[in-house]
Formats: sequence, C-alpha cells, structure tokens
Amino acid sequence: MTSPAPESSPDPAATRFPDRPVAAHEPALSIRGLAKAFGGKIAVNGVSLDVPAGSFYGLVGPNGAGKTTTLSMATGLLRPDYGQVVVHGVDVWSQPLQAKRLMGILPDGVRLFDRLTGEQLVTYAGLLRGMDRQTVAGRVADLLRALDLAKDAGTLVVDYSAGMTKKIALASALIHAPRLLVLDEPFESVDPVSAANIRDILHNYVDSGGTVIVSSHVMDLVQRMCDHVAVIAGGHVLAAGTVDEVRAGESLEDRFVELVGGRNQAEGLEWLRTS
Ligand SMILES: Nc1ncnc2c1ncn2[C@@H]1O[C@H](COP(=O)(O)OP(=O)(O)OP(=O)(O)O)[C@@H](O)[C@H]1O
Repeated sequence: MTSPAPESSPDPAATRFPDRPVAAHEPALSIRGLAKAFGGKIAVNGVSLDVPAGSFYGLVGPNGAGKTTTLSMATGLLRPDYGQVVVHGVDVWSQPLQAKRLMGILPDGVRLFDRLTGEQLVTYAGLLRGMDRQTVAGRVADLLRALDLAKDAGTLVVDYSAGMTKKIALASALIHAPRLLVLDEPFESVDPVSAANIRDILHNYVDSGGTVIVSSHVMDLVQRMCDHVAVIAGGHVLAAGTVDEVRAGESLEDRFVELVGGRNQAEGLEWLRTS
C-alpha cells in the first residue's frame, strides 16, 4: 500500500498573483557586477546581490556608500556603466517596460507632480499603470485610509509635510500591487505611528508573497523588520545574507560599525566644550 503524496502548501505568491507564473527559487531581484562612475568618481564598484522572492531585504551603508545609486540602477532609473539587473527573470535594461510593471518604486528625493492633490496623484499613478478607474478609486481610498492621509486627500501635495509626501509617494508605488517594492529610505521624516502602519502594510505584503527592499540608516529598525540585509560601503558589498548571518551574534549596529569602521572620538572639537 502506498501512502498518499503529501499535499504541497500553496505558494503565497502564486495565490496572490495567479496570472503570473512563479519559477521555483527564482530571485525577485538579481544584480550582477553593477558599476557606475560620475565623472572620475566611482559610486558603485561591482555590486552583485540576490534578493530572494518573498524576502524583506534591508540595504544599509554609510552616507555616500552607493545605496541610492545601486537602487536607481536596479529599478531602471539610472543607466549602469556595467552590470546586469534581472527582476523575476526580466532584464531591467533590455526589457524595461515588462520589468517596470513588476516593480513599485519609492526613489530617493522623489519629485512628484505636487500641484495635484494627494488623491489625484495616487489616482494618476494607477491610471498610468493602465488600471481601470473603478479599481483605482477603490484602492486610492484604501491606501489613503491605511496611510492616515484620508483627511488630506484634497490638499495639494506641495502643501504636504515631508512625512506626508513620503507616504503619498509610497501609496503611488503600491497602487498597482507590484511583485517587488523598492523603497529608498521609506521611514525618513515619517512619524512613529505612521511608520508602524507602514511596517504592518509591508509585512502583510511580504506574507502574501511580495518582496520588499528598503534602504535605511536605522540599524535597529532593519534588524527588527528585515529577514535579509546587505551592507554596502565605498560602492562594494561588505556582507550580505540573512540578518542573523550578517550580524553574527552581535547587534546589527555593532556589526555595521565593525564592518564599515569610521568611528572617531570627535577629535579636534575640544572648542565645542561649554565648560
Ligand atoms: N548625480 C551624481 N553626480 C555625482 N556624484 C554622485 C551623483 N549621485 C551620487 N554621487 C556620488 O556617488 C556616491 C554614492 O552616492 P549615493 O547617493 O548612491 O550614496 P548613498 O549610500 O545613497 O548615501 P546616503 O546614505 O547619504 O543617501 C557619493 O560619493 C555621491 O557623492
């Protein structure tokens, strides 16, 4: 007598995105040998990373490490000098339209159409993605409510605070339910309650099969929120893997300082003492 074959648990990504085939173990984002120089200055110097599908991936590094430049090249916003970027099997630079359909992006220092109201801006983002008006209207209302922007829906984006602007840009990145979310500093300027709401939204998104990449300087947040992390400095990857692998028994912050170095004792600022 043969025992019945064990039932395989459904792939959450396949459930959430039934129209999109998911190749087993295919990374959500695969970066190989990415490099970029501005004039004589090398900003990114041969970065390779695999972001597993369904992961919550943190990208950390000191100021000027090359995080924004890497993410801009990975999302089709900045052309690399060298290297390849593939999103769910689609090459970002040879098939940009297909690749961009799979992604939601919150770029650094995002410039928005700020003479639109918040509601108009997110609606515009949905229509631009080819969605029908009725679906867009429903999702816009859901997103504004979830991000605590419903009462400011009719305010021009130019009159939003920095944190509100970040949130409306995030709503615009989420409206088409992308498979991969790439968020450059999503919590910068955002108040703690809104940050907790955003974390809940992102965790639910990952639980249902989506993949999130966030860049951040807040090590504690990355340690608590992410399951994978890469440390970048000087345009190189210094360490990458699960958060536990990278922190190797220390706090992520201590490990980060150890890897990156650069601590000094405020030497030369003795004049700043008040007594
Ligand atoms: N458009 C540009 N022109 C010239 N240099 C640039 C440009 N963009 C970035 N750089 C340089 O490339 C390097 C990497 O910058 P990048 O913005 O990618 O770093 P980052 O890790 O995102 O930094 P931060 O944490 O401060 O935001 C820096 O030395 C920066 O001065």
